[in-house]
Amino acid sequence: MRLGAIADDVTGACDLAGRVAEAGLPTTVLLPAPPAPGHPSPTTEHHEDVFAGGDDASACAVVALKVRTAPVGQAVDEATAAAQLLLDAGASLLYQKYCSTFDSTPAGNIGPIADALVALAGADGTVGTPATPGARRTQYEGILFADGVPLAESPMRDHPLTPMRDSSVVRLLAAQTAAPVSLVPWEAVQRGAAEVASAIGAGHTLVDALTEGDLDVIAAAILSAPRPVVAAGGAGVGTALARAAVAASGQRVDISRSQLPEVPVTGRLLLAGSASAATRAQTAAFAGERHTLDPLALATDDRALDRLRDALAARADHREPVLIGSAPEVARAQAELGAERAAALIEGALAELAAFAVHELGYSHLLVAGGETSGAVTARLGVQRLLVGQQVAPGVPWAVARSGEREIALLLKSGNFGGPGLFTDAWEVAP
Ligand SMILES: Nc1ncnc2c1ncn2[C@@H]1O[C@H](COP(=O)(O)OP(=O)(O)OP(=O)(O)O)[C@@H](O)[C@H]1O
Ligand SMILES: O=C(O)[C@@H](O)C(=O)CO
Repeated sequence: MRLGAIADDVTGACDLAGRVAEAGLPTTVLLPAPPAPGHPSPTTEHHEDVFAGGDDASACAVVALKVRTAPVGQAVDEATAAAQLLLDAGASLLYQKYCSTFDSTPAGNIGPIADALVALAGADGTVGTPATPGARRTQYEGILFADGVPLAESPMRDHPLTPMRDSSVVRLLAAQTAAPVSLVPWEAVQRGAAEVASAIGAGHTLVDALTEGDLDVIAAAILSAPRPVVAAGGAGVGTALARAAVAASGQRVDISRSQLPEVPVTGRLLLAGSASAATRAQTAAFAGERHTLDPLALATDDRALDRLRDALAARADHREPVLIGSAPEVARAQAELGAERAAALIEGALAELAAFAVHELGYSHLLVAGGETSGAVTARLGVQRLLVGQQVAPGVPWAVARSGEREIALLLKSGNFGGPGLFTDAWEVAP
């Protein structure tokens, strides 16, 4: 199987790639250049060798986009270009990777991207689920649970960009597409892959899942579906598809032996633009030097960013991790600046600080929290490909990347992933 995944943000891409690689399938993450003025589609020509592992081997390639909250037209264009790249490279199954908390707005972009991929692949519809039990996301009767509580009662209720106020993924998706949306309930999953495959209709099928075993049933149903489908979901279904591919080929690549190139430590920087509960806990538990990025200060004080650059440059030991995090108070900045401008100011400043640290101060290791934030940072650093290594926590792998002439280690962490000690412990297993 050649699994060609399109992820709507870069931490989602790393989440999927880290788990799929750990399941034993060779995996690459590609980051197309962001759209340039007059050229709305991402440039992808520079990506040769899209699938790792040789021409006949089973493999996975994940294209990391930054389209979760982009205008619908742009999101569809970029996802279509990415899917075309994957199909041209020989993908046998397309995978739409969205967030395990179904992050989106009523306009999209999960539904519009799903419709576009189905049309491009000549498929009947999408089949999948956001459920990712390894991240404590489950789906029952079409209701998505995060850490055991319905989505709309979880901290995702107050996400700065995609507040999730409904827990029914069936309703959420139906609001974003004209195609039919149907549910395969958990009881049908218990009866096995043939039952699930026979329940797949035209349009988008969401399947309940509580366990990895349920995901294996869904993967088997996708692979035996009577008509071509696009697979879709959080990282859970993708990982189950990887397990199925490895079992079928008998070829398991051991990620612990596929060493990443070693990156000598010359500086360690944590950039946290995520306001998610896990990132807040990690920030609270971090005992080292820290600085706060206040969007209101960035909007009104030209020197605010320079002061942070100066503080970084003045550090006595760059190898001691330093944290620059967005202010915890979201509502005030959004009321005064608007959500989009506040986010753009923070993302822009963190991206500038990443470039300053890497290219002016020679920093080697960056840990970035948050998908939007990571997308802004990798775009500013001109990162085009990630070599994915071992996971620090489920869905959180270290990676090695090239930025200009520099080889750097990057850990791009989904906002809600990792335990409280991650900002301190992650360095111990860094490449
Ligand atoms: N204090 C704040 N005020 C306004 N916006 C903020 C504030 N802190 C963070 N943000 C914005 O909120 C957004 C958080 O999204 P991001 O994707 O980076 O994190 P996340 O949603 O927690 O992570 P993930 O998408 O990986 O789950 C960013 O655009 C960031 O700039
Ligand atoms: O699925 C998830 O929760 C993550 O991979 C993600 O998409 C974070 O942005």
